[in-house]
Amino acid sequence: MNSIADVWNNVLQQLKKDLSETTIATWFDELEAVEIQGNVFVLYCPNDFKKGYIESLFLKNIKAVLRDIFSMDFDVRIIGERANEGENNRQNDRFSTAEFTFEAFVVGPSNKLAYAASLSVAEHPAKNYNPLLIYGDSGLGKTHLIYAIANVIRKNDPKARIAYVKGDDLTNELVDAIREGKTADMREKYRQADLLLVDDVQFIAGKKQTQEEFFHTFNTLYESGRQIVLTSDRPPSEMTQLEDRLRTRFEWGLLVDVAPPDFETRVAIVKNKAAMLGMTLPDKIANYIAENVTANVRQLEGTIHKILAYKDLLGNEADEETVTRAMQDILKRSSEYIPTPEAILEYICKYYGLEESVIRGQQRVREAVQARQIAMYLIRSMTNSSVVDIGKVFDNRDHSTVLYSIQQVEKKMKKDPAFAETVKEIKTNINSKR
Ligand SMILES: Nc1ncnc2c1ncn2[C@@H]1O[C@H](COP(=O)(O)OP(=O)(O)OP(=O)(O)O)[C@@H](O)[C@H]1O
Repeated sequence: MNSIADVWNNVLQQLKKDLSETTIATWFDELEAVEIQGNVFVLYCPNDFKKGYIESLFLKNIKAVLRDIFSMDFDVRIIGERANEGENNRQNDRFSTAEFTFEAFVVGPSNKLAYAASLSVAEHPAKNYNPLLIYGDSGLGKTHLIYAIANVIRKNDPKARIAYVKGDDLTNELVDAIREGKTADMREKYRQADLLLVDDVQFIAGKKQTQEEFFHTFNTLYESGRQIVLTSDRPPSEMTQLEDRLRTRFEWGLLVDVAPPDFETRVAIVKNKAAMLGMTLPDKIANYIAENVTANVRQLEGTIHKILAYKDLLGNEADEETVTRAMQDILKRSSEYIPTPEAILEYICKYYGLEESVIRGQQRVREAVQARQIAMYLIRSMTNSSVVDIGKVFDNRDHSTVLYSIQQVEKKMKKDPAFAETVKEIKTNINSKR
């Protein structure tokens, strides 16, 4: 036995004594041995989910096998990124995995327009829809679709320069670039891309310098016929702090939304995700999951992962009891994650010592106005409610009034740190109550 790869193969063979072949095939397939540093055995896993899972469940098995082989104790460290491997490489890996392709995307009425538009952009970049902006709530497949676009473009042209960035990282990157005097490098990176993907672009709204930079990047790419694809949690018309010149540009191409999938699509997603993990779920169970997990696809996926974990660890088949158990955590976590508008209102009433009818109603006294505006702002930012729905909660106010109120809070939070602290505190308290 000489190379690190041989050692690792040997470890995998020995692991078969304790773990099933399916477990090893499912969880260890992306692991690679990197090196041995002293008594630390270093592994690499590009998939964060699998990495976390192995760390919490299988490290002890790996250590035991290493002890058997070498007659000494090893620590095992799993890294998610190799030395000298930058963000670009990691993203390129993702662009080329089978996980985020058009083939792996289940199409239904809630996402068929977004799917068709993305496919069209992938096949004819910068020809039909430029920019393409996909918007919708979290976990509904926006990132999946932009990775799928990158995947096709990369396949069709392996030399295509693809730049992917998240809206919030763009600001951090710019701050770092300015500090290190490397803004020119940053500009070059984005302005030379053949395909620019910006995930969660709403985060650049309100960031003056990021918007300025992005405006010029956008123009450069657009004018030289390169494709831009953006995702966000809301349409540009609802990005209250976005500069108008960017808003109009975001609307130049095509805006498509993704909505939560209907029952049939959820069933298809459940079956599809299970099949990708080597499991076949009986119809009854797939239907049961789809009936109960309704908010987003990420939760459906989480449920399948849990069922698989139970199957591995406990040998339980996916019966209703196991599935209920797997769903419980996920549903609990999600209800912890998204408060209802009523819960937010209730807390704000307590905080300001006001009657709910006063906050919902039309009174113009200063404190009622402030509490009402904060309530609207928090409902928008903490729940999935649209401005139209929020208007309904507040005595059927028009959506433009809601937007105006949200803008007022955002402006005041910027100008007045004490006010920003108050809003933050209310938010934290609402979160911790759940
Ligand atoms: N229609 C679908 N078919 C198959 N998988 C899907 C579908 N929609 C979403 N998914 C899966 O659900 C998970 C979450 O999707 P994704 O990350 O694309 O959501 P998102 O809309 O970008 O959310 P966020 O705004 O939080 O980033 C991914 O693993 C993705 O593969």
